[in-house]
Amino acid sequence: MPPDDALVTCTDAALTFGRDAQAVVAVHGANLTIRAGDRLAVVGSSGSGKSSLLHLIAGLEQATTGSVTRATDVERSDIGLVFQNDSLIPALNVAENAALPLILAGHPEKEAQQAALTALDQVGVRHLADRLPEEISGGQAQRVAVARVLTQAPRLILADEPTGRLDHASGGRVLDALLAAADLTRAALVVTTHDPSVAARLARRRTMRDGRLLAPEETP
Ligand SMILES: Nc1ncnc2c1ncn2[C@@H]1O[C@H](COP(=O)(O)OP(=O)(O)OP(=O)(O)O)[C@@H](O)[C@H]1O
Repeated sequence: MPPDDALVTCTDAALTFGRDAQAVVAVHGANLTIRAGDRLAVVGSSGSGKSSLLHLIAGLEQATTGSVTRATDVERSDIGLVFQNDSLIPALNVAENAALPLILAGHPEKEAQQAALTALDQVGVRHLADRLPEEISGGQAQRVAVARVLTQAPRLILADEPTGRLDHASGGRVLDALLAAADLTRAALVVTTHDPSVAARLARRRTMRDGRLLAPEETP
């Protein structure tokens, strides 16, 4: 049984792509519990399996062996995702992009727009509300993606290399926004990164190496 405050529990969870001679084991039997209030960095070099682990946690991929269990009261929609190259919809302006999860969930448009503006304000990009994605920087787009997750009031935020393509200063602002979003919504936060300075800002760190999630004591 997962512990009481566990949101998602990975038990010997493995993910293999392809078969036979072509098989690539992206994640070898990972054991990890994400609890309410967690601030976890998953650190590792390119190809070490960080994204694959995040996809397992998100339920975007099924474990090939082992299991990934969500607590009974955690729905897929309680998990908010921010990707490295977060694709805002080019034809929608920033406010419409941020409002999209609520619109898709059937909330009235006015309420969704208001929630989007509040979320944009909370991550410091409300002044960009009327712009199109092509008219804002990569770092600003990432903060809009964080605002979009905020409108969902998630219980768990998963961010896959959210600062990967950004310079140090804009990456720092995106991380500020993610941490603020997690605090505001009281969500747990898991961030994958290859950057030790990003990882240092989260309370808990685990390392992936060659598809293996190292035990806490093996994490530098
Ligand atoms: N859809 C897929 N099909 C086949 N192999 C895959 C697939 N996705 C990932 N892999 C392989 O799984 C391994 C882990 O990849 P993954 O993307 O999880 O690593 P990562 O640590 O997130 O890397 P990066 O930091 O470059 O994004 C790699 O060897 C990769 O080539």
